[in-house]
Amino acid sequence: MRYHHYLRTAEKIIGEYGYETPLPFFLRNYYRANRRMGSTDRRTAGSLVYGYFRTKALLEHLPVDEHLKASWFLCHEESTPLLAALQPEWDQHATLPSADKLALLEGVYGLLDPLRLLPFRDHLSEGIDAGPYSLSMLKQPRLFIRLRPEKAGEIKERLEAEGLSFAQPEPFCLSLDNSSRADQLLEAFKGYFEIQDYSSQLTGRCFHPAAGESWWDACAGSGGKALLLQALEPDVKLYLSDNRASILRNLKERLKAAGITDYRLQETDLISEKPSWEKESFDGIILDAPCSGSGTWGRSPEMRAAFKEEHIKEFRSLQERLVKNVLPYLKPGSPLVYITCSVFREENEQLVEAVCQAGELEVEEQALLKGYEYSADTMFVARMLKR
Ligand SMILES: C[S@@+](CC[C@H](N)C(=O)[O-])C[C@H]1O[C@@H](n2cnc3c(N)ncnc32)[C@H](O)[C@@H]1O
Repeated sequence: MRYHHYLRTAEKIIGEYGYETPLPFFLRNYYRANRRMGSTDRRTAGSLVYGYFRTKALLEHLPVDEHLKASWFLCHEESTPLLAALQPEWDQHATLPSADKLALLEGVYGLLDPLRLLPFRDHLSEGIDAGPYSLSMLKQPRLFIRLRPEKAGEIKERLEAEGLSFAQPEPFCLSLDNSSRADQLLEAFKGYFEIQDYSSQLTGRCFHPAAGESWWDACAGSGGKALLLQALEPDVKLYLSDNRASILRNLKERLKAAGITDYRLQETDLISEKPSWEKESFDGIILDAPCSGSGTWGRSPEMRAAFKEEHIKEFRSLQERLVKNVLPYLKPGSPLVYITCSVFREENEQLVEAVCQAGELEVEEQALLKGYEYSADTMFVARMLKR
């Protein structure tokens, strides 16, 4: 039967996945190599695989096919043909809240403590509410887009015309179902919107740039924070660096699409080299640091399955060195905006405490952006001023 076949395909994919590449790339290659899989086959197998990783810490003691069915039940909020065929008595309860579904599964499998869904709970940042946070791991966060005001009205009209429903948590932020292909639908508006998680957008509240200032985005990646900074204050001179050439190429394309031409950009590994704009001292530095990414594991649950506790220490050490190495380029009295997408205190409030104790920085504001409360990533941001 077709649905048993989906379970076997998902089991095969899980068996072959070795965590070396992100799951979306691995799945794409798997589908390419198995061209007979149609779009429904891909969608169903992919969703089973994601559900498996989402619930691995909770259900991995079960046989894989049981695990796959139970995770499908927990991770889908509506009745589905797959569950109706394979486990109709659960499918009738597809719309129940997660806690009730867990109670129902406990009747079959014994105690299932949702706190096991929490990643490395002894390390969680202060203020994370373990109950709701653990249950949020069962759901993929929503898709968020940031709009440029000039075309915000037209973009919303386009989405409405395509029948895509959206919420609007902020005047220029839209929240959509995570399966919507908004980027493809909005191709004609390239440069007038950015796919950017809501918590990531909220980090901008700590930037406070002023016209004429020079800012350095020291771990610019593909430019999410730099583009946000520029949207907040178009008259900021942007300096951008990252240690990965490939991501900088991507960044250049995004800057071009957004019509930003006046910037300086270079590939720099800030652990082993100095940027060549040595004489500059900046009015602001953004350090969106490499981190565990634990605040985004709702989107990439396979990362959580591959993560080891000792990695937290390694990231913390890297983050401290990066703060130390960018600090000489900051003007006294100016802000270092430190950002992570981590839920671990070692990378967040404890890092801030440690770098401030070193004497050159003082905290002006810091916040844990609890994305799990609004279906987004969880992030941390601190604005520290150089003494
Ligand atoms: C969290 S990501 C940045 C995301 C980006 N700011 C955005 O908003 O799209 C962290 C970045 O730090 C970069 N990175 C890691 N180690 C680095 C190093 N030693 N020197 C410079 N950049 C580094 C990574 O390549 C990665 O792009």
